Amino acid sequence: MDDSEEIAPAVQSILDAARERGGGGDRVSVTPRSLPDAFDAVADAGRTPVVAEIKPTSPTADGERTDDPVDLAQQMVAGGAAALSVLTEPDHFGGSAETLERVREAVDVPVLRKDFILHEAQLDVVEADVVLLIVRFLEAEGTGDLTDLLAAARERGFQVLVETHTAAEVEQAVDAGADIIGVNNRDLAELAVDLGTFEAVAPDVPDGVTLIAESGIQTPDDITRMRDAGADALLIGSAIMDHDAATDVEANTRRLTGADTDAIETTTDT
Ligand SMILES: O=C(O)c1ccccc1NCC(=O)[C@H](O)[C@H](O)COP(=O)(O)O
Repeated sequence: MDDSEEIAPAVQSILDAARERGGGGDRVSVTPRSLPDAFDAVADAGRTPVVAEIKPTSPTADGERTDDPVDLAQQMVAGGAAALSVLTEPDHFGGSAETLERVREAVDVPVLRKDFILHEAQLDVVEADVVLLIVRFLEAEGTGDLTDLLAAARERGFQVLVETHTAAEVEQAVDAGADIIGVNNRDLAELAVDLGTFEAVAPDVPDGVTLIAESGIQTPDDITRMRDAGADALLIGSAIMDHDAATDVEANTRRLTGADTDAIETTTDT
């Protein structure tokens, strides 16, 4: 990201906090649960591959959910989620590494660590199956290089979701060797959401890459729209967490995965 680029104050604050955060201690080494395999298994079972996100709050949420994240995770899996995303960013999203650790122990689906990782030491915080690297936030002063961070994450065993928002960022992700790419419908400069972003950018993602549509997906019609545009899977937070009304997370997930009430195996310990 060009340091002179205008971005929303909330995002600037997220980035400032991320720059300040250090890493963990010992180098993480993980044997990951395969994200593409989890998507294939769910699709083969006739459900929509959804990564359901545990996001207690966010700069754009109207409230906060204080339910136990492990309960939420189990409800999401019972509702047919193929994988989970857990915010570990503490200052703006109410997340923590400890939450991710507890959730990953309680479920057997792949778990994405959703955070704003800017340098290598920040990979050594907690075991996860997938970590997120956001193209837009890398390559500015004081951050790591995308290619180097991708390699560093893989050396630790992580799968890597490389998040993009434009065709140029997709090109950067592909050049860096990404094999799982997300297109975020939320513009992190303005925080506006437009599902047309995925439709515009998806054609630039090469075949063979696992492609995830992120943000702003609320309804089964939105899912059809993203799947028709080429999404292998959907990353959904707000519509499942329903921060202001605190509705039933399992039902919210089921509505979006198309899961039958009795067809889903519930969670097991790993
Ligand atoms: O969700 C936010 O308000 C937000 C604000 C600033 C930077 C990032 C933000 N979200 C990160 C995400 O990528 C979303 O949590 C994720 O894609 C799910 O989106 P949604 O289904 O719209 O909650």
